[in-house]
Order: sequence, then structure tokens, then C-alpha cells
Amino acid sequence: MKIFLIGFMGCGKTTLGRKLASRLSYDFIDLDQVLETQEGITIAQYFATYGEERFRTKESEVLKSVITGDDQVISTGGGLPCFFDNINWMKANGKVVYINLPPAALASRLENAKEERPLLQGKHGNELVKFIAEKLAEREPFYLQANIVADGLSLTAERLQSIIFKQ
Ligand SMILES: Nc1ncnc2c1ncn2[C@@H]1O[C@H](COP(=O)(O)OP(=O)(O)OP(=O)(O)O)[C@@H](O)[C@H]1O
Ligand SMILES: O=C(O)C1=C[C@@H](O)[C@@H](O)[C@H](O)C1
Ligand SMILES: [Mg+2]
Repeated sequence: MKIFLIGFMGCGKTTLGRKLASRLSYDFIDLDQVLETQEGITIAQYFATYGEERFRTKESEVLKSVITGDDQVISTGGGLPCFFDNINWMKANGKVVYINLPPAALASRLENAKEERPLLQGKHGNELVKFIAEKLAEREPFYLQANIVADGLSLTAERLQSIIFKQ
């Protein structure tokens, strides 16, 4: 089975995805990391060099190219479900799980991890919370199309596993 983790930057897709894959003995794929390895530059450098539009095309191509094995946990980029047919494509190819967190919680996690997230550069404090709240409102119609919505506050890989497999 393929499990796609989606949600806003900082909701824990990479952190929880790696742990979930290890618990299940599934392969772990982080699409941001695959893109960085394929292109030989960081996401921030990719945005700076080619711009967001080309990044969206590239991340969609990466999504469709790496999904080859059977049992995989795939952590996606925060914006990926909101472009092209990506959300429907993921639902047609596996189970999609949205990790849901409120803006203030996302902001406090992201305050010290913004350098590698180009959309957040230069935003601090209340301005960061406001930006996240607006972007999240724009994106939720896509995120909420997931098969499963998981509450991201104090979420663990163990809990995520039991939600997905309804144990
Ligand atoms: N369950 C958790 N509880 C507390 N902090 C967490 C949790 N999961 C992740 N974090 C922290 O939040 C930050 C972002 O986590 P992570 O990189 O996994 O998010 P992401 O969803 O992959 O973001 P992006 O879309 O930018 O790749 C990290 O600093 C991480 O240590
Ligand atoms: O939310 C977003 O649009 C992004 C999230 C990250 O995972 C990266 O894919 C990139 O920084 C863009
Ligand atoms: Mg990530």
C-alpha cells in the first residue's frame, strides 16, 4: 500500500513519515528530498533560480516518477496537493492522510526552521501566523479531500499507524 502524507509546512510530514515507514517496514520517500537530490540544489535555491511555477511542475513530475514500489510512505511537499491533478492522482494510487494543525502551532514550529522554506522567508511573529492562516485557508479545500484527516497536535507515528489501519 502507498500512504501519502499531506499538510502545511511544519505539520510533521517528514518527521512522522520517516518513523511511520520504519514501524511498518515500508520504504520512505520524501518528495522534497528527492527533488533536491535529482536537481542537485536545495528547494530554496530551486525557487530562487527557476521560480515557483517551474517548481510546481517539477514536484508533480517527481511525484509521478518515484511511486514505483509497493509498500511506501510518501511525504509530500506542503503545496503539492493544491496544484494540477495531484490530489486526485494520489487518491487513485493510495491512501492520502492530511495532518491537520492550527496556524499558531505551525508558526511556533516553523519560526526556527524557515531558511529552507522559501515561502516563509522574512516573516516573523504575528506576521508569520497571519501568513500561515491565510495560506492554510486557501489550501484547506485541497487538504480536506484526503481520505483521512489526522489531528496533528501530539500526533505520534504509532497513533498515525492505528488511525490508518483502524487498530
Ligand atoms: N509531532 C511533532 N511534535 C512537535 N514538533 C514536531 C513534530 N513533528 C515535527 N515537529 C517539528 O516541526 C518542524 C517541522 O517538521 P517537518 O519537517 O517534519 O514538517 P513537514 O511537514 O515535513 O514540513 P515541509 O512541508 O516544509 O517539508 C521540525 O522542526 C520538527 O522537529
Ligand atoms: O508549502 C509549500 O508550498 C512548500 C512546502 C515545502 O514542503 C516545499 O515543497 C516548498 O518549500 C514549498
Ligand atoms: Mg517535509
